[in-house]
Amino acid sequence: MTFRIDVLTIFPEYLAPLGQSLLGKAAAKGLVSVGVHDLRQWTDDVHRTVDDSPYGGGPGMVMRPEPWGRGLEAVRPPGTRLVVPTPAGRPFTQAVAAQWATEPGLVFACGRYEGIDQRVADWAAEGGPVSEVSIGDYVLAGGESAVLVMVEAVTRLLPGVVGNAESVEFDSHADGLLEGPSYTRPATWRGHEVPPVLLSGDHAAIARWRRAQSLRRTADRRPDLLTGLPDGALTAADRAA
Ligand SMILES: Nc1cc(-c2ccc3cc[nH]c3c2)n[nH]1
Repeated sequence: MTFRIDVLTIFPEYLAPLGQSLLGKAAAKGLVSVGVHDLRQWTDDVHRTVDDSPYGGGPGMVMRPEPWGRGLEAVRPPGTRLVVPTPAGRPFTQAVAAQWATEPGLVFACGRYEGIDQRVADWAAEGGPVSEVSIGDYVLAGGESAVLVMVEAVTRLLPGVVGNAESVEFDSHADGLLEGPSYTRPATWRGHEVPPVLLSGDHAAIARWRRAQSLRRTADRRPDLLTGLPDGALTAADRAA
């Protein structure tokens, strides 16, 4: 089943990387198909205007609803989730990416200026799910970078896209924790040793060590993830570690 992605933007060239590397191979395999659409094709004036002054005053410009309405009517398959990147959105997380990867596809609306007239998202919700999401607590100049991030996070979860399915299964955040450190040859490098347990061949000890490293790193770098874990996620051995 081909996962369909459509992106509406006033900077279509910004989304060119969507055809490269991981996504490129997936597209070549027919697992993903991507359409990038210039919003200005749905403007109705000779200047192809997409923005206007904000009602109520305030700095900057707001994206007009009409081009978005026409563009979404032309591009969005009925019932397909519309994703609107915004600093004011709900957090985009690995769990959200995993959920979206089970759907038939996504449509992304890339804002610029101070954002898109709110009525676009409100109207779009009449035709399917709408997710206003943030990729982090920092402010970008537009939604395009966020779309590149989210498309990569979602498409790598599609069956067949990442060669080694296990590497997806053991991602950071897959079990709610950060993944621990990784090592490869040489065993000693510039005076730094690989932890001996990893060379021991004792797979039970290696699994225990890796779990302990993951918990330690999570407690050190992202204690917030520990408070959000479901009951029973941490074993007695975890707590003793
Ligand atoms: N997480 C995050 C999203 C954004 C974002 C998304 C869309 C627009 C449109 C104009 N500025 C924008 C910023 N910044 N940070």
